[in-house]
Amino acid sequence: MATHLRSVGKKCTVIGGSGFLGQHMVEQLLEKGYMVNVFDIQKRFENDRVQFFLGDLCDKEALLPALQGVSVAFHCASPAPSSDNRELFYKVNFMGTKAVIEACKEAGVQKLVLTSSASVVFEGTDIKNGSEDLPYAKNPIDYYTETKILQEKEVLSANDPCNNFFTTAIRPHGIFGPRDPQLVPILIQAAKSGKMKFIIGDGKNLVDFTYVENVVHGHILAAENLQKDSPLCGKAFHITNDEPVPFWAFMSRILTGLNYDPPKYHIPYWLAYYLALFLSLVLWLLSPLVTIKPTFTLMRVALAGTFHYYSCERAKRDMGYKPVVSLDEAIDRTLQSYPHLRQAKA
Ligand SMILES: NC(=O)C1=CN([C@@H]2O[C@H](COP(=O)(O)OP(=O)(O)OC[C@H]3O[C@@H](n4cnc5c(N)ncnc54)[C@H](O)[C@@H]3O)[C@@H](O)[C@H]2O)C=CC1
Ligand SMILES: CC(C)=CCC[C@@H](C)[C@H]1CC[C@H]2C3=C(CC[C@]12C)[C@@]1(C)CCC(=O)C[C@@H]1CC3
Repeated sequence: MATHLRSVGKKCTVIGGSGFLGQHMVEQLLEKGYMVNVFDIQKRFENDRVQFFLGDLCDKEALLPALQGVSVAFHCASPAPSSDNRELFYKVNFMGTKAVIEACKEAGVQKLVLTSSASVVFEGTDIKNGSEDLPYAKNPIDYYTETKILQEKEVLSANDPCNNFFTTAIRPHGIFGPRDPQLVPILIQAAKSGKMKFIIGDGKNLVDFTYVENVVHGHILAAENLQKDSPLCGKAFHITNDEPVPFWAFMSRILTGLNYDPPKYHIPYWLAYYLALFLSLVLWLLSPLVTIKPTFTLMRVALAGTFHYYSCERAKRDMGYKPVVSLDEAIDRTLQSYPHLRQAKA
């Protein structure tokens, strides 16, 4: 049966629905005939077909009204990785997710789909075609990753078929597309300030960048296939474009597509890593006096200088996933969506 016919009359809530991924989720869910509630601490768009609930997800009582009569909750809220605030990550990603689970159970929501991250297994060393069976990172590089691990464990272990409550986690990697506040804007900002001159490593490291519509497609398939005795219950799934690409070729394509020069000099990965480590120590020492956000964090250097691409075979097998937008098309659409970041030609 066509996906949109199966979903008619279904009501869902997108927690974090004002965010980059969240807004794309809302758009596709509406297109597929879902009734959509959004729960978020901020309202970032207007849509008459959406019911908004403003609140902090750490507050179970605030969540409950947004979950009444809902069969699926998508949890895609998180503080931005760049906020680098340990307490906030712990409170929202871990404690807040416990509140989400409790609220779903109390409101009678049957399915909870978490947006996790493939970075839960990443420790700064190469991952080639990694499967979901890789162990969680023992030494996560940053607090964001540390709390995404705690969050994912919490959601997957809450799967409880006896009480008609089913959970699953989607692990996307490097989401990009129109309205992304992170990847393209940070890259262009770095280029503008003359920081994108160097390729970290030999430039051959393959990485997954995943178009936002493919990520949304994976979430909706997960919700529709999550049911009693399905292989999705309590399990995590990589969702990628299934087209790993050299990190620096991808960055260069975005830069040249917006009329910026691509980086051309090389710096060894180990040197960039220790420079970033040294910088993070200096900034930590200075933190009581001044807050500075570095462009080259340890995590970004690790992501830029290593292989990290993942197999999405499990999603193909268990939920019939296949990317709906190719990488080429995705890059073109993304470049067209940022006219304000395009540099005028000299
Ligand atoms: N952007 C990426 O490359 C990747 C993102 N992810 C995950 O995807 C999810 C969505 O990420 P993005 O859309 O990129 O982030 P985003 O920052 O655009 O959206 C997050 C949303 O969560 C909301 N939020 C934050 N704290 C909240 C709270 N306490 N209560 C209620 N709402 C709150 C924010 O207001 C925002 O609207 C996150 O869980 C992130 O960890 C995973 C892999 C890659
Ligand atoms: C080296 C440099 C400064 C490149 C500019 C682009 C980066 C800002 C992005 C390249 C890979 C991206 C990425 C994420 C954030 C933005 C980048 C570092 C995540 C850390 C976002 C949250 C996740 O769950 C994993 C992502 C991996 C890739």
